[in-house]
Amino acid sequence: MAVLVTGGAGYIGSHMVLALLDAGHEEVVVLDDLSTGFDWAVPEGVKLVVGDVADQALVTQTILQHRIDALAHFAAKIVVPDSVADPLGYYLANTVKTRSLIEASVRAGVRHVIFSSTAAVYGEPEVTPVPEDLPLKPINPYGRSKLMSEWMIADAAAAHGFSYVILRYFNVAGADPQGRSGQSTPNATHLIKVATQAALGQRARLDVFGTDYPTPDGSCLRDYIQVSDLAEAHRLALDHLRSGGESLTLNCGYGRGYSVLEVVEVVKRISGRDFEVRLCPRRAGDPAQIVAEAARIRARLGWEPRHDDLDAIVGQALAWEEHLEKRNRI
Ligand SMILES: NC(=O)c1ccc[n+]([C@@H]2O[C@H](COP(=O)([O-])OP(=O)(O)OC[C@H]3O[C@@H](n4cnc5c(N)ncnc54)[C@H](O)[C@@H]3O)[C@@H](O)[C@H]2O)c1
Ligand SMILES: O=c1ccn([C@@H]2O[C@H](COP(=O)(O)OP(=O)(O)O[C@H]3O[C@H](CO)[C@H](O)[C@H](O)[C@H]3O)[C@@H](O)[C@H]2O)c(=O)[nH]1
Repeated sequence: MAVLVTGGAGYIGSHMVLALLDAGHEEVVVLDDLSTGFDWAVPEGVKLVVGDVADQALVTQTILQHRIDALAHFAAKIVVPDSVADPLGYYLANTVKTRSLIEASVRAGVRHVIFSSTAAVYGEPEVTPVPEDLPLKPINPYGRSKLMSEWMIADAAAAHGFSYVILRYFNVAGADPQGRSGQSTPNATHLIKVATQAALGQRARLDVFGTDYPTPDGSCLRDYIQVSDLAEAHRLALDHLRSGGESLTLNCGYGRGYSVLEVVEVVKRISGRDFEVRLCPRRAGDPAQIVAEAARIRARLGWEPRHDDLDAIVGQALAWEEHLEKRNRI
């Protein structure tokens, strides 16, 4: 039995590969086109197949050659504003290519699918924290492209008899505590990444998008989940499916929100560096607050987060930025 991790050279996928290796899992194979991922993010000893998830001949050959029984599908385009500018590109990358991958996988005999979904499927939820069975009203093409994939996977599973776990990530942050991987995409837009870059002087300042939201300090609230905890949720999902567990859709978050201004304060305190913070108008498409109702994943997978600590998450993100800085100087 072996696992195929698409997007395993990227930020979250590379952490799942580490989680599988740390847990002593047998064979792990990565399929990645390296469009935003890095070959060096794939640990030594793990087979990296460079190619597109929509290349059905390559997918079929990889599954048969490595006796893949489970697919963890991370590969996607992930930038919300880009999805607004290029919706057809996002529906192709995230929905059409997922259809192709699932078709080839089912035909080649894959039994289990774990899918990277997003809190963006909820849109601007009227309740907080957000339970999984809330009506889904994504407000941008990125969220819609993922929701269509969720539906496709559920429909195909019912028709073709495979099982799946759909994981809806909230705001993923931090890095491997041992420093083996982290968020490496240049020009990333995620708050904690951008704020740590400002602290290290790589950016002139940090812009806070919106201070007039109906939240305690007027800035947006988000549920920041540490990336290794998230990877562990995938590993548990794999064990659940392989031991005959039923298909599930689960939020991945801690159930607690931090405001943008709170995050900025933590980054300044942990880094010991001050940096300019500019209070700006709202960014289009941002919900005021989105926090996970996080009980179901604990109950169904026995997931116990080990890194639910914003100070530690920011410390890991800073350490990873410093590592990248050194790497780029070489
Ligand atoms: N980062 C977040 O906060 C977040 C939140 C919610 C959901 N997600 C989801 O998690 C998944 C992983 O995101 P990430 O943050 O690690 O992004 P990432 O860009 O670091 O990783 C994506 C990986 O997929 C690869 N890839 C993209 N298109 C491909 C294709 N057609 N064929 C083969 N490989 C391809 C890229 O090269 C990259 O290595 C995505 O599905 C994303 O939608 C991320
Ligand atoms: O330079 C920045 C960057 C972000 N923000 C703010 O910080 C908050 C978090 O923004 P991120 O860009 O870090 O993350 P998002 O909440 O927009 O989106 C993330 O979480 C979503 C679910 O909540 C989806 O999963 C999506 O894929 C993922 O990128 C938002 O209020 C945003 O306006 C700033 O103020 N300044």
